[in-house]
Amino acid sequence: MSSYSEDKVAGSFGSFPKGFGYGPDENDTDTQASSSEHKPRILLMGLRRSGKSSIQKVVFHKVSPNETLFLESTNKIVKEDITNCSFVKFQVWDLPGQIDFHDSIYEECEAIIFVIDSQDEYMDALAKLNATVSKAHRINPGIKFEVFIHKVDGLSDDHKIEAQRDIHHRASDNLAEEGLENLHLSFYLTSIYDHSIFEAFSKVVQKLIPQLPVMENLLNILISNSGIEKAFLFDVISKIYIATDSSPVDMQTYEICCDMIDVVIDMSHIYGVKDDAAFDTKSASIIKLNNGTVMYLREVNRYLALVCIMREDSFEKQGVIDYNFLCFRQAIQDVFEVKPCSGHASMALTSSSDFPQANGAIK
Ligand SMILES: Nc1nc2c(ncn2[C@@H]2O[C@H](COP(=O)(O)OP(=O)(O)OP(=O)(O)O)[C@@H](O)[C@H]2O)c(=O)[nH]1
Repeated sequence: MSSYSEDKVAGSFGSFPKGFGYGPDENDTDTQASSSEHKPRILLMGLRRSGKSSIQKVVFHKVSPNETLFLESTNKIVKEDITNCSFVKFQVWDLPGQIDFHDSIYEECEAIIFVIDSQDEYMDALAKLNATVSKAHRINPGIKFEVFIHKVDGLSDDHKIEAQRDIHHRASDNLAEEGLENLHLSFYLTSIYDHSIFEAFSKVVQKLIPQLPVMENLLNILISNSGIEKAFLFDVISKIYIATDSSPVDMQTYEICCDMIDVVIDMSHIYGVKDDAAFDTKSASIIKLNNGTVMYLREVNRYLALVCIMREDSFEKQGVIDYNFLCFRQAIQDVFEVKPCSGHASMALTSSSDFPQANGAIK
């Protein structure tokens, strides 16, 4: 599996001038320099040792959390280009803590993730958050502010809630003093030691996808017509989910779906015919759990997978589900004008051609 390019600015973002780019882009190499200025950008900010580089490594490089223990302090901006392996194209810039940046850094930026170490004294971090938010908002009022209350693995459940309440309260008070009481900050409890960091990143990325309501709606239609309980549309490599149906997300369900993707990728790498790609459009996987639940994964394209959870008896109508899935996939491709994937990928755990023929329309 190839990794994300670091310190590199490349690619284009298709027909979405202020939004995200989608899908494989054949012209990446031609447009590297020219498009670099326009790539939607998320800034990772916060004090030193708050965990910014660790977040970037764990989410986008598959580094295991323990390996971040001895990461060296970042002393220059590390630009991560989420383009080559991902459906959603954007940049994440990891900014060294405690450095004041030139105003222009906020001009082209879509969102700021401000990381606060919840295991440390956070008054300095709150002061820095306040200064950053008021400055960035003044320069670019369109920026979204996302606060990661990070390293919560070290806190008890009560402490987590208390930390969130306290930080929220103080941050809002500080902004109100600056006359910015209407500015919205979103707060997330995160840790690299569980899936919370992936979930939080998913929500940040989703806010920046203009087509999110359409995707949510398509997922709602799919699940209600197929007897599915929950469905996620995953960016396979990062395990960020770029959309889900409108029923609430339960952390355990999300975790088990992430695990399924890991299993499928690992199996593809072991048994796949090519070693650089895990999927093709016929790839699918079915996992039956011992509690009467079935998990079903289907590839939407080289970068995206649909992962669904349903009761075993609903899966008896697999033909209907497969037919509905094909309609769903077509609709997603229409929404994003995704080019069909090149089809050179490796293994299909279960080929869609093995599925019973779906006869008739959606139930
Ligand atoms: N317990 C715990 N430790 C974490 C978590 N995230 C990061 N860390 C640890 O925090 C320390 C600092 O992490 P870095 O990623 O280097 O922090 P940074 O914000 O990039 O620091 P600078 O580069 O100095 O700005 C490392 O030892 C990480 O292992 C987390 O979720 N939980």
